[in-house]
Amino acid sequence: MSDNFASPHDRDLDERVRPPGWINPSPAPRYDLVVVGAGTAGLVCAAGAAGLGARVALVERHRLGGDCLNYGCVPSKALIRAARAAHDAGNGAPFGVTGCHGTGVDGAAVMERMRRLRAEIGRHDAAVRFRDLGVHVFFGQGSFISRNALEVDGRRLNFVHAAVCTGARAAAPPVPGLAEAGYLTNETIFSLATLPARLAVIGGGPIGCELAQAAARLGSSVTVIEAAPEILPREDTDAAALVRHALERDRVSFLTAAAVVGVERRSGARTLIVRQGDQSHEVTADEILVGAGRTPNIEGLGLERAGIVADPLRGVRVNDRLRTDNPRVYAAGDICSPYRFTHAADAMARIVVANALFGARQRFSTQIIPWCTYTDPEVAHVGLYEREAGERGLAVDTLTVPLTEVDRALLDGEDEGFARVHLKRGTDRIVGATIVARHAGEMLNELTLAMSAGLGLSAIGRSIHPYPTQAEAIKKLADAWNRTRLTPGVKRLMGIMLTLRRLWR
Ligand SMILES: Cc1cc2nc3c(=O)[nH]c(=O)nc-3n(C[C@H](O)[C@H](O)[C@H](O)COP(=O)(O)OP(=O)(O)OC[C@H]3O[C@@H](n4cnc5c(N)ncnc54)[C@H](O)[C@@H]3O)c2cc1C
Ligand SMILES: NC(=O)c1ccc[n+]([C@@H]2O[C@H](COP(=O)([O-])OP(=O)(O)OC[C@H]3O[C@@H](n4cnc5c(N)ncnc54)[C@H](O)[C@@H]3O)[C@@H](O)[C@H]2O)c1
Repeated sequence: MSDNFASPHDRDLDERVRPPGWINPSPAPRYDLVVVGAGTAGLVCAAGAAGLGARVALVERHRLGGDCLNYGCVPSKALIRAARAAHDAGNGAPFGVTGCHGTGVDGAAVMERMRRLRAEIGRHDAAVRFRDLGVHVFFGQGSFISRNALEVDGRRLNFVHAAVCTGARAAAPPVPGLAEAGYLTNETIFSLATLPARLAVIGGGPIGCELAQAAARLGSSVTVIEAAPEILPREDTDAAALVRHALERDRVSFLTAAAVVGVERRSGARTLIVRQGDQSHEVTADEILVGAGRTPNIEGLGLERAGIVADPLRGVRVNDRLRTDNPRVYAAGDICSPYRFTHAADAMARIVVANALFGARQRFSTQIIPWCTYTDPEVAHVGLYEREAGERGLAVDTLTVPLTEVDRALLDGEDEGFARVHLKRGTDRIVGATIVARHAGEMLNELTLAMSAGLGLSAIGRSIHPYPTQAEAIKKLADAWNRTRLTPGVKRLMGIMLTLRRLWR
């Protein structure tokens, strides 16, 4: 069974992030900052501004915490962790662990654990916590009524500055029959009592891949349909190939370079008609998950009344200082960013607070934004891909260390993957890096720090890494770079010096 149902943990979550019976406060005559949308971007704007003494109003139409807490990072990573436990429990044989066959998954317990942890983590985003920080929290749909006022719940909020942080939602692919047949998105899949026995996933991006692997490991039979020739089409192609291989081993089926041309409801199930080249396939599933990109939430915001320009694909238009076409209004997060990540929303919100309230002139383009897709193995990336460097006419040297050369990865049985770095040609300046490893997201930070601090790869080479760790892969990249400097000429010169020293002593 995979029906939606109400869990006691969801009631706990609501007590925190959408308290029943919440009474919106009487508005102040004028706010320094009115924030519309209380996902990561909005919460960070509100907490940051209030912490610095500003009078702040925060407007949310649904649940504080937005996608990340309620329908994104938090519930998905809880499922991914449960899926890893299931996978590891059943795969002890290579380690000499017996009795791993026949381990089972209690799907309802997996979902309950996710909801319990989500409710617990929800305390950071609680309405009461924000009220105690001095923020006026309003529940309701926010809509601009002029260039310096917003309306919520019939109340007018006048502002010196405002921040639009209304995020994005799952884009609905224009597939005939899909809406009628019904489908899940990230806003509904985490409300299921258990995962479905058969799941079709439209879209092989981060959402599709993370959830497809988790569902497969937790017992669902999963098919991913991806329009591009390969899954994770934005990633390094070797990285995407490794992820595909890993997911196939977990029994995820793929139809790539494929288009869903129709969906039909047949005897309780859903049948997707998929065209792949000149072939036609039918995929039958109990549920369809759509993870085919995002649509910015601009509707009903009254943007035109505030002089804010937006478009349905890219969202609100901002300059590099995150200011909209209305100089009083800024924007942060998925509503205006090509980097749709929680940490990017957080970084943008900090810029908005500094620029809007304190006249700073911080630029978003100076930020170095890493990201990680939490499949197993994970794919973590920062900076440019090799193809992007090529497009910009930037010549690079690329170094790769396979994890088979890293002792700890071998000992852990996690040697499928690599660490790869792109250096400005002839230098040790890092312009981009990709890591594929079970904990690639944790390993990447050293390279991100080096890039943002302007440290070259040789600085990483000079820092001592504990043995045995998988992060030694990065130190080995530095060693590989050092070896490239040992040209035959340099080697000969060193040989002569050593010979002379031997003779002299
Ligand atoms: C399944 C999934 C997994 C993800 N995993 C990760 C991950 O592991 N790591 C990562 O970095 N990122 C991840 N992301 C992306 C991350 O969730 C988003 O980038 C992040 O939530 C963006 O924050 P935001 O504040 O811009 O928008 P949102 O979180 O979308 O918040 C916007 C808020 O505005 C509210 N709102 C909209 N319009 C109005 C209005 N008119 N009035 C009042 N309120 C309004 C909405 O209700 C919502 O609460 C994931 C996303 C998904 C879907
Ligand atoms: N670990 C993370 O940080 C994480 C995890 C999940 C989501 N996210 C964020 O959420 C955003 C949205 O994720 P997403 O996976 O929905 O979007 P995405 O745009 O990254 O990937 C969507 C995929 O769906 C494919 N697609 C689009 N239309 C299709 C169709 N009709 N049929 C088949 N395939 C189709 C695209 O080719 C693409 O590969 C991401 O851009 C990312 O920023 C981040």
